[in-house]
Amino acid sequence: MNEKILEIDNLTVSFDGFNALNNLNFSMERGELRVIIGPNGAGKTTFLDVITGKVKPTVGQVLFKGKNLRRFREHQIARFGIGRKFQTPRVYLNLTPRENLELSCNRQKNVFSTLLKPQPSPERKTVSTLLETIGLVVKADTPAGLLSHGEKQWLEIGMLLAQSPDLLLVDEPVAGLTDEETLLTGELLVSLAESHSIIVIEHDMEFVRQIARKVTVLHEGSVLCEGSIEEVQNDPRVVEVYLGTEEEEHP
Ligand SMILES: Nc1ncnc2c1ncn2[C@@H]1O[C@H](COP(=O)(O)OP(=O)(O)OP(=O)(O)O)[C@@H](O)[C@H]1O
Repeated sequence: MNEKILEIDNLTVSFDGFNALNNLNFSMERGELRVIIGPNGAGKTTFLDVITGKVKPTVGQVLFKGKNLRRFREHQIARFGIGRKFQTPRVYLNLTPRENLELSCNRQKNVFSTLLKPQPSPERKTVSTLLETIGLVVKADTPAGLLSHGEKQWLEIGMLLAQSPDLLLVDEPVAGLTDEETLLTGELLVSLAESHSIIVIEHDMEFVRQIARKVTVLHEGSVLCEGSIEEVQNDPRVVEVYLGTEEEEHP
């Protein structure tokens, strides 16, 4: 069944009369891994902000699993099943990956009681499964402050997964990562896409080539084009507004 997880109709977001998003239409099926690219200022961050409810549409609507998100606040939208991974990892550096994940698995409980009381076994199993998924079993009991930047990124992805989101929004996951960490992050996202719908915003074209099935190009707040990475890269409009700019910057 090809049910749409996200449908965005005629969306405009205005800041003091400037349209950061401009009559944008977008949809994605449940189970898709979609990569969004676009030059600086194209509206990518605003696009994520409006899906999570941080910013409200000026015109148009965002439907998540058929539900119009307009009247809901950010925390309510998160509870509907939308998890957002920001560019900079937001993990507790003085806690270990195991403790960070335990906290995420027990969001509704008090932080201190979570740390002091032993967890029941189903939660332990969830934490150990998450540690395996994100490749941090060996570092499970190392303070997160001692992890590499990539390992912190994976930990935050694990913390999002603890909330069992249907849709994961991931903003520039490989900025500042080593080549090996970038490759492993791609493998992690591709494997997560087997059981989640994922939107990744990314500038690193090699990484986009590694993970992308379908790419959406944003430009001046609207969708410029969509297609496979090959289709998009060969589209003269994209070469002009995006790849052309990149080539000029990195001859
Ligand atoms: N709160 C705001 N007030 C005014 N203008 C804003 C606001 N947020 C974003 N903009 C403008 O909207 C446009 C789109 O910004 P946005 O951050 O969404 O682009 P982006 O594609 O994420 O860019 P980058 O790749 O540089 O992060 C930009 O011109 C930006 O200056």
